[in-house]
Parts: sequence; structure tokens; C-alpha cells
Amino acid sequence: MHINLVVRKTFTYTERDVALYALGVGACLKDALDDKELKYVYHPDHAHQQSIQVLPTFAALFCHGVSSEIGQLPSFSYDPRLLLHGQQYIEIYKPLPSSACIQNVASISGLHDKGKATVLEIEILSYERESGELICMNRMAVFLRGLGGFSNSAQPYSYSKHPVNQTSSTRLPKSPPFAVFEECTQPSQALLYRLSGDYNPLHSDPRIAEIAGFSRPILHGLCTLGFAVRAVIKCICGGDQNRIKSISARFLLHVYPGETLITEMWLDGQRVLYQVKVKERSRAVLSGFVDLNLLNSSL
Ligand SMILES: CCC/C=C/C(=O)SCCNC(=O)CCNC(=O)[C@H](O)C(C)(C)COP(=O)([O-])OP(=O)([O-])OC[C@H]1O[C@@H](n2cnc3c(N)ncnc32)[C@H](O)[C@@H]1OP(=O)([O-])[O-]
Repeated sequence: MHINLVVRKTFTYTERDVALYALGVGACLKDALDDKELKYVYHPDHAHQQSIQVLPTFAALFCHGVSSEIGQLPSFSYDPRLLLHGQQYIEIYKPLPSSACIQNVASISGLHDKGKATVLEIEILSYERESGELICMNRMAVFLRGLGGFSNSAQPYSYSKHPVNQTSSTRLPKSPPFAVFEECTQPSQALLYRLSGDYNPLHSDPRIAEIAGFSRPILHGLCTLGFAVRAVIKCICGGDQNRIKSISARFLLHVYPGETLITEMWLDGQRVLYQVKVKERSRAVLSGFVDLNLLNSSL
């Protein structure tokens, strides 16, 4: 069965949004002089048309607005306070410009009855409006707690129009990681990250967080992902963000702002397998893989 539903929406951003996002995912958090990260928040030569660089995970912001419009349709009525971000898959086709007007085209790419929950997958194709060029693709899986059990439990409903290996959970090697990067998030991290466009009160309002089952507001999944991919860029890509070709992530457990993230990375050819753990609770919170462009790629 194909669920034929398409939402189109434009997203315009400037260098200020790019810098604010970078700060939200921890760029220069440890060191404001970091020469591998300052380029995401500042460029000395702005007057000469030079511009700041864009983290590849900025592409995930193109989902804002489009996904909530799809999720608000009557056939998917659910309690938005119980929604959790389950997975994210991003393909980058060219380096993201430092400012642009993006035309997003979103459609439902998967729907799965998990009994206690429904997993809704939304695919967003993003075109640069001026050139018409496709610059990236996002596929997000939203875990709708309390909305499952709508199909025969002996044969639960499951529809997907993409290969499952792009988003399923990642099997990590038993060997010690190739690289490990540790970084502490700030207690105000979610309050800063939300200014990039995800204003869900789960991340800022203690009362809503409690209704959702958490002792306090939790960090946006995409913020944790931003920290993880920055770790890969720093430790594996020598600081070159344009080596990131695609990113796959599964959110395993919530993160509280202020917790310490430990990103472990393993190399498998052009693929980096990674896992993020919260140091204070010794729990894995995120895992997935990042595929890299070859060093001599034309990017
Ligand atoms: C969206 C925009 C708004 C943003 C909000 C945020 O940032 S929120 C902050 C960021 N997000 C977070 O903090 C969320 C962190 N993650 C969690 O809290 C938990 O992983 C969970 C509640 C999502 C699921 O836990 P659980 O114990 O209830 O689940 P289980 O292990 O019993 O499996 C049941 C079935 O579901 C499958 N499945 C499992 N996990 C996922 C997944 N992630 N994804 C997709 N599917 C998943 C699993 O394969 C199984 O299917 P199968 O194999 O039977 O066909």
C-alpha cells in the first residue's frame, strides 16, 4: 500500500541561523578558539563574500514544520506530548550553502504498527529554490507512544518505501573503538538548541516533560546527533565537514541537558559506526553510522 500524501513548504535561513545552530550542537563549547570549529560560527572576511561553513546536520532542520504538518492530519491523531524522535537518516548531495531558500517536499515513507506504539516515517526532499538543485534528503522516524495496535497483532501492519538497512539498529564491533570523544552538554543546551526551530515544550517545560514520563525536560534527539557528528568530523575527518555523505541514527534513550556524551567510533572502510553513551548513567543513548565521501571526491 502507498500512502499518497505530499506537503510542500519553504525554509529560508541566513548565516545567523547557521551559527546559532552550530552553537546549539556544541561547536566551540569547550574552546572558543578551536580552529576546526570557529568556521561554523564566525568568518573574519564576511565583507568579501566569504562565508561561514555549515555543519551537515544542519540539513535536519529542514524537517521542521513539514513533519508537524504531516503528523497533524486527522488520520494520525495522537497525543503530541508522547511523541519521541526515533530515527533520522540524512543524505547530503552537496555542501549546504551558508544562506538559502529551500523548497521542501515531504511525504510519508513508512508506517509501522508496533503494538504499544506506531512508527511513522517521513521523507523530506530539499531543493535549493534558486537553482532547483536537490541538496539533501532527510528521513525521520517518529515514535508515537500510545498509538499502536490498529492492525492484526498476528501480522502487524508495516509499510516502507525505502531499504530497511538505512535506519535499522546498527550492530557495533566488539573491538575497542578507533576513536573516543567526550563532551559535556550544558544544563541550558536544549534552551539554546530550541532557538533553531524545534519549540516542542518537552525540551523546555518541566510540567510537559513530567506528563511525557521524564523527571525534567530532555534534550532534542537532533541536538545529541549534532554532537555525535561533530565528534566524527573532528576525530575522523580532520575537521572537514564536507566529507560527510550520509548519516544514520537511532535514538535509544533520552538525554538530560547537562549530561556528558561519550561518542565511540569504529572505522569500516568509508563507513564510521558510532555509539553515544551518557557517562553519568553509563547508558547508550544513540547509535548509527556515517558514510564518508572519498578524500579526492569533487565536493
Ligand atoms: C520528531 C521531532 C520531535 C523531536 C522530539 C525529540 O527530540 S524526543 C528526544 C529524542 N528521542 C528520544 O529520546 C527517544 C529515545 N528512545 C527511547 O526512549 C526508546 O528507544 C523508545 C521509547 C523510542 C522505544 O523503546 P521501547 O522500549 O518502547 O521499544 P522496544 O525496544 O520495546 O521496541 C518496540 C518496537 O519499536 C522499534 N523501535 C525501538 N526503538 C525504536 C526507535 N528509536 N525508532 C524506531 N523504532 C524503534 C523496535 O524495533 C521494535 O519493533 P520490532 O523489532 O518489534 O518490530
